[in-house]
Amino acid sequence: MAVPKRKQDLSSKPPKHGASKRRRVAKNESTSNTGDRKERRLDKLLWKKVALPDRLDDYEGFYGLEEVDDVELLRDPSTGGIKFMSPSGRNDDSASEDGDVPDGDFHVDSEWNGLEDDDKSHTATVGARDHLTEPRSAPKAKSSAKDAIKANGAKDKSQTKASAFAQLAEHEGNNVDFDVTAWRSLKLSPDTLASLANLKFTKPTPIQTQCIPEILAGNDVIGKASTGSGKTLAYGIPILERYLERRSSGALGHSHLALILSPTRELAYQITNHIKSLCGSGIFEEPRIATVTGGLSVQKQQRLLQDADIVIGTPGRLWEVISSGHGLLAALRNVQYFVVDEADRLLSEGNFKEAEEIINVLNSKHDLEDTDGEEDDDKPSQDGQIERQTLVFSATFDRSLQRKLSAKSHSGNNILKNEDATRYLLSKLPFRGEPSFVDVNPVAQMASGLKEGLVECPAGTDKDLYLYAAILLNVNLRTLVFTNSVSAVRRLVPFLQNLSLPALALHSGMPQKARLRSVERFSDVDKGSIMVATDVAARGLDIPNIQLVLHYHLPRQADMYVHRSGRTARAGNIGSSILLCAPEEVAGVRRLVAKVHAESAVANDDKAGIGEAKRQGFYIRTLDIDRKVVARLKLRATLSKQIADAQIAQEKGNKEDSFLKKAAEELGVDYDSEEFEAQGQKGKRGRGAGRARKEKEARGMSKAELGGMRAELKSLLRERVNVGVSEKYIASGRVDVNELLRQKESGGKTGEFLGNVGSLGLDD
Ligand SMILES: Nc1ncnc2c1ncn2[C@@H]1O[C@H](COP(=O)(O)OP(=O)(O)OP(=O)(O)O)[C@@H](O)[C@H]1O
Repeated sequence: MAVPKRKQDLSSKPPKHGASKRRRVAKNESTSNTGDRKERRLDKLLWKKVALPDRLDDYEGFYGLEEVDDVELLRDPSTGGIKFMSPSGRNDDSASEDGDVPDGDFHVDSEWNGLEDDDKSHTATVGARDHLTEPRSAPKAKSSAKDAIKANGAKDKSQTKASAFAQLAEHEGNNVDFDVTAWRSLKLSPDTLASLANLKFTKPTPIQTQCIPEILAGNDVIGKASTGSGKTLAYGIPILERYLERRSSGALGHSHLALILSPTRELAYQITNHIKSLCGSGIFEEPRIATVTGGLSVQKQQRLLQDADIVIGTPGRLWEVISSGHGLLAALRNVQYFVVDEADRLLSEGNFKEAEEIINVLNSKHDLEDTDGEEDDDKPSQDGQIERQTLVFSATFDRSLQRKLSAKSHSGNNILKNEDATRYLLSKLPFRGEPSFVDVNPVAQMASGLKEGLVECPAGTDKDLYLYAAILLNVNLRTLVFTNSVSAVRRLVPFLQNLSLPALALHSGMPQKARLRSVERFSDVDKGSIMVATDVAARGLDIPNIQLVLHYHLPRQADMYVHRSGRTARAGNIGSSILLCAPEEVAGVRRLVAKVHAESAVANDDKAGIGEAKRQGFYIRTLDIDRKVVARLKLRATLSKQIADAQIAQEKGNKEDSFLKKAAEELGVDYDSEEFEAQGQKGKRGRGAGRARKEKEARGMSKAELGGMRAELKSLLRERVNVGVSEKYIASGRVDVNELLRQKESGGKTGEFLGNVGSLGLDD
């Protein structure tokens, strides 16, 4: 690596990032730091002018500077300064010896502090690429590089330092923490490699290996890979590459670089964070990202959007914001990458209307004149074709579409000629031609570390009780419970909380801030370990270490089973997905799960006639929960349910009352809640009337009654529940750790204690 000494001419065109770009590395790579080295003054090293390249647009940032090879940097622990060590007889000026630094007091921190580290004895070899010892940990490296950028301000200088760090990070082939050599074949820039090193992502996932080159080559891509397999960075990394390219050619700010559509707000924020963490290594200026979702101020989002490099949003709010004027529509037309994440959901459900409006804007013709008369790579090409890439990702695609797509990828047919296969995605999305279809795991949509099972809740028993039992039997696991309705979430959260379980809610009826707070708290290891959610949490959410997914309600569609279950067993981890169902639902559930497992296999194998066989292949097991144990939990569950119902009914009653009181006041009439209720009940029969009666009873429960029930529940939760022949106990809603320890001390087996999936038979 070369150490730049003086800038001589940086006035010409700035360095251009690209695949052809050569990196300035050590000329002498074989010299180790074991040979005789002497400390030299910086100005006594053997500096050489960097030769002028043949083509000016191909120079790489060091041209016009001076460089020096094979110099080791040594941090002086006493002064904190850096010493320059070069081999004896090399890198010396002719009169070098008398130029040796007399007292090791030569500080260069102000010139280059990219190696700053708490470890003052840290050394790095400059010029010997195989001997680089890099900043020891990502965070330290990150802050020092960031500080360097901040301190120096100037873009070119920060680039030089950034490149220095990036190369250091890249060369960490010898350092297990930072080994990013597995990424090399993707030909990413040093800055991106440094960012990946910073994230400690040692190698690309299969979807990344296959999609990144396709996208970098300029193709439109449809990418399919199982849940949790790294699809976000499969498009995030090429976007970063393009951003770095634009940045170094000074083309930032002309138009948005990327527009990413997400079906849910949470996913939009997650994509934002994911891309931010990729770009947040601190070695380059981060792209500006505008996250445009409902629940936040439209005006603020308009402002953010105006100068964003990357726009990430849910279609509804995004359309509201961009269609409100301010030239935002026009700016979006020039977007370089249009990404549709969770495409099948986004394009098939209620989102589609606004998504379609946005797509129409992208498809629409517009004035192609370059007003400033300058050539700009990022503007539409001369022939009127907008050079925008469309990238579409999901873990699931509509089966027949998928079948056609994968058939195409084998046969090489022109997919655009196949009307059936293109009937939806391809007709709607602004692909420029034939997109590349990348399906990295055609035989399995489910993550390989996922175990599946079902729990049969016997007829006539309360499902809430079984949910409670299933959670207790898995109590130390971070658990995501899926329901099909907002009201079920509202009911189950207090039900579990009353049982001393740390339950959180997530549903679309919650204010945006509360939704984000819930996800944040659930993600936090020390806080809530149970989240009860609607399918708003089913797609894309990447919460670390979810170990168990419980389907309280059966998913409505097969693909939803895939996505819900995909919240666990992510990024190569293991996890379990358990469906709670009534006896009459078991057969349907088996079919649904078998269908999911067969789906892609069928797509692949139908030609060979073995698809049907595979369709029959997967048989989801029934997991036994000891009914005696469930029976012992019944009283607690019943009490908790009654308390929860009373809480909800009273809250609802209060809200209704205050709303009606206000309405009555405005109308100038008297409000009598009893009379109003009686009117409302007139004509109601059957279940509706029964529910209303129960609600009324719950609402009418006095404080004393409620208090009594709470006290009773509290004392029940203190009691241990014997769970069978072995000495296992459930205490206050949690595993009784003291009992566990007592067993251990007295030589009892600990592994058989309640609280893991094995107890439901999934470990067989
Ligand atoms: N190359 C990599 N090495 C290690 N971990 C990675 C790598 N790429 C991504 N990850 C991590 O894997 C996890 C899952 O990634 P991501 O959320 O992109 O999955 P996905 O395929 O989009 O899942 P879903 O289909 O559920 O949306 C994330 O925590 C991410 O940080």
